[in-house]
Amino acid sequence: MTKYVINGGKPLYGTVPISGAKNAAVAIIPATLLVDGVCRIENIPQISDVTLILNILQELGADVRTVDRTTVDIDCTHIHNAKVPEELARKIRASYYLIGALLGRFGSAQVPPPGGCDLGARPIDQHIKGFAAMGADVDVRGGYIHAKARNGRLAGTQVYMDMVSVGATMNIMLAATLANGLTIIENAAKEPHIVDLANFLNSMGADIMGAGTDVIKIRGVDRLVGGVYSIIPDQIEAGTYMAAVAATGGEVLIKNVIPKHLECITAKLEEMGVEIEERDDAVLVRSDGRLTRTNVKTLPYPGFPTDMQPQIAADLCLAKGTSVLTEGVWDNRYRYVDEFRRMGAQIQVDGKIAVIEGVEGLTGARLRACDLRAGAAMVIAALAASGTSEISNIHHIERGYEDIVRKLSNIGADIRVVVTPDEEQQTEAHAG
Ligand SMILES: CC(=O)N[C@H]1[C@@H](OP(=O)(O)OP(=O)(O)OC[C@H]2O[C@@H](n3ccc(=O)[nH]c3=O)[C@H](O)[C@@H]2O)O[C@H](CO)[C@@H](O)[C@@H]1O
Ligand SMILES: C=C(OP(=O)(O)O)C(=O)O
Repeated sequence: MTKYVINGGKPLYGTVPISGAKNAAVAIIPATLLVDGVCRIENIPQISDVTLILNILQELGADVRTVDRTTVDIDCTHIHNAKVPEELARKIRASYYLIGALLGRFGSAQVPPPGGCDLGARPIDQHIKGFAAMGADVDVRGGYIHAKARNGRLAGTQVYMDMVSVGATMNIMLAATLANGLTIIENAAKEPHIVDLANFLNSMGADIMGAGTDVIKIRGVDRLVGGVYSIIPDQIEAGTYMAAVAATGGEVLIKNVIPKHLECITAKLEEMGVEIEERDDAVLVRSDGRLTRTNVKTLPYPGFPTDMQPQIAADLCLAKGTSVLTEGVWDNRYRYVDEFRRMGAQIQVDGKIAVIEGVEGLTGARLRACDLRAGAAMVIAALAASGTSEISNIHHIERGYEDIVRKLSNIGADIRVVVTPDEEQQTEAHAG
């Protein structure tokens, strides 16, 4: 078993560079299926979700070449296969983007239901509703979602989303890019990665307007052509380091960010007593580690992001006073709470609400990451705690954080990766 061992209680000082955004990269990579010619994608994060989605494209027949550590050339021109391999696709959420991209490219797609973090029910009915409105027959059989455009090519239409969905908004954008006529998505999601996907597609010849607002208009074009595109910085990775400095105290320059994308996080941390200075493409975060209570509710962008909920919870556990945390997006995003309690945190959960009574300090413990952001939150709690913590199941964390151990070590954290073969057997026996 591979785990992180963290000796906590050390303030963080220095500079952390932020990588490309996971949730933009995992949509833009499938979007290359729509393009004739080579797409050069820069600022690709080195995370396991990206490796997986690139592997899926290769299995489909794409030519994927690594240019340097953060740049890949992808050429999907010669793909003729619209059936996605089951084993890889089930490991990540973003495999759902292959439905929209393959439908757009070939008029048909066979994709297994997606995986991703276990946050309660994660239906994709709004994606399917959009594809059906555009003239596709969609059904699930034999472990696959089968989608087929009745007339060979999708037709533009108006799609009203019953709820704000990041995945459905981007998937319908993908499907509509090469469709016949105009598609209008109403009640669209507005996250930075939605704008990034639209910018990528437009830079390759698409005609998309309104991304970043709740009405997106996509006028179908006949073809996209290759080009060069650089992925935006990861808002959530940046927010995670901001939350870490808040908890441990210290002063860290978090660079290669778009400060505007961080405002929803900055505002909450400032309420808690953290000093944040915005620079052009960086934020300087300063904390004496003494935090004040606040209330947080997660909402679609520009609200406070659900993907930062566990990390801010780590901060609230150490804040003076009682805080109320409300999860406004997912049914079950508090599975980390039992692990926090092992460190001495005082948290009561009732449905989507967590009441957190701040404590003087947390103490190191053996912890198990249960999903990506919960794992990141455990790292923050362990960095701030007194004593030693061990975090297992770190594959969850590595889905979304490039080089987290090196980045934290460079700013003074005492964190290392430890591999223990004996425990691996025990864990496997336990899981089986
Ligand atoms: C790969 C990726 O980008 N993942 C992100 C994406 O997930 P994902 O795209 O899965 O999340 P959505 O924005 O679609 O989900 C938002 C809410 O809508 C509901 N819903 C969604 C679609 C649907 O067809 N039916 C339905 O009921 C969901 O159950 C949830 O309650 O956005 C989430 C919300 O910001 C983030 O937590 C995830 O990190
Ligand atoms: C929930 C997340 O990811 P995914 O949708 O890929 O599981 C996340 O990034 O926090």
